[in-house]
Amino acid sequence: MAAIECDGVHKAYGSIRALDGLTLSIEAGELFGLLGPNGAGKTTTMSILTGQITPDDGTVRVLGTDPVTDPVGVRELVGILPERSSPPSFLTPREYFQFVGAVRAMSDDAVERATREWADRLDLGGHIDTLSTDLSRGQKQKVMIAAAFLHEPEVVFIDEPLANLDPIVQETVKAFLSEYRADGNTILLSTHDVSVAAERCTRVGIVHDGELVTTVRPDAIDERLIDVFTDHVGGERA
Ligand SMILES: Nc1ncnc2c1ncn2[C@@H]1O[C@H](COP(=O)(O)OP(=O)(O)OP(=O)(O)O)[C@@H](O)[C@H]1O
Repeated sequence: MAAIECDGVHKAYGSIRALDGLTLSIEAGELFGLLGPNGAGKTTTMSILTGQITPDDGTVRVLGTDPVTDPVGVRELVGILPERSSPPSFLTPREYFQFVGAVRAMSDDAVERATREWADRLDLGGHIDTLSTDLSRGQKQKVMIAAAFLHEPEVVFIDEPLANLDPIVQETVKAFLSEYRADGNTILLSTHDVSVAAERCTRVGIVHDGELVTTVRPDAIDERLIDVFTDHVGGERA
């Protein structure tokens, strides 16, 4: 069984066809990158897979669960890092992790342990009891990354995880993603960062006009990933 599956998924917003028969299958243990031009349908795909919006047609499954009929069940199984998200301004990172831990049915000990680990990993220790409203943009991003992985979900959906992070923390997060998937977990990464996709992803899917137009293994192509991308989506811009 694939960890993540989309089959013939359609989604329109009024007259805009955001997804036009998108089909995708991701095996357990993959770090799968979704690349595509602005408006290609990446966020719509992630939102459907995490049960936040429903497709007009087609089927989707995450670890065998249908996000359309069981959105709460899917959200319990996965971790999610939405694009440009922030922790609630009135909670400290520690309080936010306690909240996330409670929702994820983690024990108090497990939340405390994970809080320590993530504070160390992302150098958040000095800010763990600071109100989130007073955190920098990058510090908020660190909190959201930690929250997505806090309960060690088998499947994680992450949208531009490196945004606003300094170069050293970016390297830490990239190494963590590789280790996490090497442990058998599955990550779907939506990004515009072609170098990260080329460097870290086991496979990359290129989405264009609401369809998956190709899938490549970055370590098995002779040309640069940016050239593959341009060949598939850049024709009309050349
Ligand atoms: N809530 C909405 N209402 C109307 N149209 C929408 C809505 N959300 C997305 N769209 C449209 O659907 C299409 C796909 O959008 P989507 O956000 O999925 O693309 P994306 O690949 O994530 O783009 P980007 O890389 O710019 O973030 C776009 O044409 C967008 O304008």
